[in-house]
Amino acid sequence: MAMAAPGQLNVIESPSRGSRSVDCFEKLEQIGEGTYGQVYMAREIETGEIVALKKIRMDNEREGFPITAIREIKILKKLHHENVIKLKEIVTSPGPEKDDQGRPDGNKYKGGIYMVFEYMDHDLTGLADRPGMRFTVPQIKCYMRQLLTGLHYCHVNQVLHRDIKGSNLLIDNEGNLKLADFGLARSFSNEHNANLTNRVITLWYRPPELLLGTTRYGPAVDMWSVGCIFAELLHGKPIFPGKDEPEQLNKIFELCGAPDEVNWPGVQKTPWYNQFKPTRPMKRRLRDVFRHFDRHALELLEKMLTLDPAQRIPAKDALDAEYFWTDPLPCDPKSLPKYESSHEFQTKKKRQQQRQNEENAKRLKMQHPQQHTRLPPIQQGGQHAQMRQGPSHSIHGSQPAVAAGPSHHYGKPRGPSGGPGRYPPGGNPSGGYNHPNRGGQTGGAGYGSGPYPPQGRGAPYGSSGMPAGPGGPRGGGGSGYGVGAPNYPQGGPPYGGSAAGRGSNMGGNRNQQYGWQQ
Ligand SMILES: Nc1ncnc2c1ncn2[C@@H]1O[C@H](COP(=O)(O)OP(=O)(O)OP(=O)(O)O)[C@@H](O)[C@H]1O
Repeated sequence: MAMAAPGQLNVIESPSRGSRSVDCFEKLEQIGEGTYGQVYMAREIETGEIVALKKIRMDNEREGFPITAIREIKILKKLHHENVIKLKEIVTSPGPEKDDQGRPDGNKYKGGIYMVFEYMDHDLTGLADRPGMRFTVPQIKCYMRQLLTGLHYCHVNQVLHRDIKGSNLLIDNEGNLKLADFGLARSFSNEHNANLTNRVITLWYRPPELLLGTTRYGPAVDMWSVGCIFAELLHGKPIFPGKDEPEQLNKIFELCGAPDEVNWPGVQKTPWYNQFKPTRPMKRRLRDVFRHFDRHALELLEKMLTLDPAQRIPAKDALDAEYFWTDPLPCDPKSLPKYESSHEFQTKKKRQQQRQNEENAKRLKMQHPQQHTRLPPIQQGGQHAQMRQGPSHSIHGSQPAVAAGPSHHYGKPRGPSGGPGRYPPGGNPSGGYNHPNRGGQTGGAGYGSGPYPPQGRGAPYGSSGMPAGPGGPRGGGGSGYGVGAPNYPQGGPPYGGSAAGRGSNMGGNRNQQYGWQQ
């Protein structure tokens, strides 16, 4: 059996044939936990090269090799572009998998299969979550241009990504941005408009045509997601944090207006239009809500967040937009600052640990409140003295600074002097960011990944049971575009109902803090 040379892509028909062993790599640390497997930072023993190993989850042996992995491998095999992640090879582990302590890891599959990728230092969500992170305009333009260039390449090669979101945009310390996670991607043909599933794209980034049940679609679905990311970069937090499909549509209509046969010819023929059509008139408010954005940014955003997919701007035209050709110009990726590695998985883990620490401290405080206040001064050393000072100086005070506790995510603006807050001051006429030549961080555009949206995978309609009953959009009950960031004009009452999605445990705090629900 021929074995692929190191670094040579050995993904021919059967990905496990002729592959090297995973033992050629030393796992360094886990950097991702996706729906379909863990991702590790690893070092190739022979060359010392740092790579990312994505383990293909084989939990359900009977279903065979996962279709998402097959798709991802097949598609990445044909895509070669500087803004698309490079799949280097496939490696296998021959025997039963072991966990870090050498115990069987419960995976019934006899061996493991890993995809070896070039290593990227950050994903956009993890990077944005760094304390005090504020992107400058040239930086946002630089990332957006690379995102569009990579996506244009995919579309020209007749590949739809179908899961564009911050954690799938990888960034290295040279400032390069690459599209990753092609597990939901698929080929399409311009000639043959096949029926495709509409159960794709993570909810917050899912376009209205998919939410209305369309199964014939094209590259425009990815462009909607790009618009959501763009607005998020400028605005400082996700703009459509719906908790289920009906609420997602409602949030879209609140901002982009209700669809009708004038602004979206044919919308009434979409499969679920009657269930989800707005029950009251809704005007497009994008220009009003985001009036503080730079004029060219707003112009481009309008074209991306166009309801009718046929009128939505394609990646190629977006690259020609004035926004990218007027001052301040996109910066050279190499000129961007280098940051310590940050992946969504790690920042999430740190946040969880921080929360746990705070809860422990609170619990301890509640268990012994009297005791502490009554302690005579001489006894107030060590832990007890620290506990009296509350969580921030508690026994956990020696914790390393967290990447982003809840207060980092949706933290209030921390003053105009460019503190660690990521929200630009409300009245900033430059749209909340700085001209790069003016230096400093004060004008950095905000970005916050927010809690984690429901995935575009699995059973996406689990929470709502969509399509909803004939009574129209369900859930939420609120009507306002209630995502009030500190510098964000409130459009109505916040949504009622509970926080949902992957990060509901985190969202709760923030929602209470700022009076909106996911
Ligand atoms: N090449 C890479 N270099 C560095 N980090 C990576 C790389 N590939 C993936 N990651 C990290 O692992 C995370 C999960 O990877 P990926 O999205 O490919 O897995 P997935 O199982 O499809 O995840 P999800 O279900 O979230 O879409 C990414 O968000 C990123 O932080």
